[in-house]
Amino acid sequence: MKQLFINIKELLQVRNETVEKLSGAEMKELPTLKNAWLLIENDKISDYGEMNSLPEIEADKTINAEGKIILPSWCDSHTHIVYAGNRELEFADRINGLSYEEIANRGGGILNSAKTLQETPEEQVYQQSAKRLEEVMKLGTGAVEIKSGYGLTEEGELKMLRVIKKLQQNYNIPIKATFLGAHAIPKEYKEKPDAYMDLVIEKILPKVAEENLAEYIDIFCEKGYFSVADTQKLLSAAKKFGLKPKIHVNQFNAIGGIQAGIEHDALSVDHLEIMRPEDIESLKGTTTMPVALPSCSLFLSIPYTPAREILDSGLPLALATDFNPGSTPSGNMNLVVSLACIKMKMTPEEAINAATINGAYAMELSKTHGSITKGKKANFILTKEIPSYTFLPYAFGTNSIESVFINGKMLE
Ligand SMILES: N=CN[C@@H](CCC(=O)O)C(=O)O
Ligand SMILES: [Zn+2]
Repeated sequence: MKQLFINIKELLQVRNETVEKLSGAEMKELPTLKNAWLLIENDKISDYGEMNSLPEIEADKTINAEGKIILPSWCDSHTHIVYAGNRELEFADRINGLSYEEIANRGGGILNSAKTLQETPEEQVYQQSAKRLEEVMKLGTGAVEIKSGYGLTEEGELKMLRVIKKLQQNYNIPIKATFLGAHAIPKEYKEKPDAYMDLVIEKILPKVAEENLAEYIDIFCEKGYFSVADTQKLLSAAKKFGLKPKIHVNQFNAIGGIQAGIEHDALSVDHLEIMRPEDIESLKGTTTMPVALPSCSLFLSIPYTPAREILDSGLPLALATDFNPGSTPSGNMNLVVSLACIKMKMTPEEAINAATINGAYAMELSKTHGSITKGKKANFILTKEIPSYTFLPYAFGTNSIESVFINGKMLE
């Protein structure tokens, strides 16, 4: 099946050669073709060019994209899409003056979601999560990472990971699974947190690996959650099972999580709202992708990741949603890109690069996703008629997407 898009106002993120990731000043450039055509063959990008050099092509379908922009679909490398229920009552508590920390200390927060998850049958968790996945796909997400971390028991964590596996089987976008058993210390382990780490490392992790339920390992390295020593121990244990780290660090406090991640060749270090000069320094010359989650900052009213400092020191940066019931009940990558521009002073070019090719890197997908490149998967967004690509982050809250294509097929 050959589909030809013609008269495309602008085709974004066109890379003739596959790039793994973009860093520093490279992120300022977003290669585009104006007045372009794009040929899709079955599920892949087959060719593209400018309209004045359109060869004769016998297509099964020709789509006139006049006035519209095409860009690769968003690569959302950090989500907690699999969960049960919601936490809107805590949202109201925060409006009435309680902090995220105070809510967590009262047994709310992650432990609240863990209780709900444990009480909800697997099929219902699947149905609720599938609905959220479909919602974000319609918003332009074409590859996603999903974490466990609301189980906090062997049964609960395996339930979550099995739900992720079922999503992988039933949806045709790449879904990367991450084991986040070390997300919070369950109430029963409050006085003996080391025993919970032992459970995660000695009991749950080997099962996760044995059943091949996750590719990545995560931990919430934060005061009141898990220490740097816990992080070191878990990442070393996970390495033996071939699980690569993608970790939660520097959300509220900088305690050395970045350095622990780097020591273990983390694929990504995520959150980074609180960054010391030495944290930026440590990331230089590594293969670890820093990941910012601006909708979490918006929702919790916490600082935004200092993107300018990160980029101006030559580092790469990816953007993701952090979709979860507590700190970010939104999986909208369009909003993330807008917030990156508005609140983090990233240029539209930097933000689009961060949400496509660098997001793909943070899921080890840069060879197949994240850019308009021959041979890559035909996962892309066709916008409505808009004046320019800068309009996308500028018109925050407006849905500028006309349709989304996954593996060459338009989402219904
Ligand atoms: N910070 C840790 N985990 C999630 C929030 C979890 C929750 O509040 O349910 C995050 O990335 O923001
Ligand atoms: Zn998270």
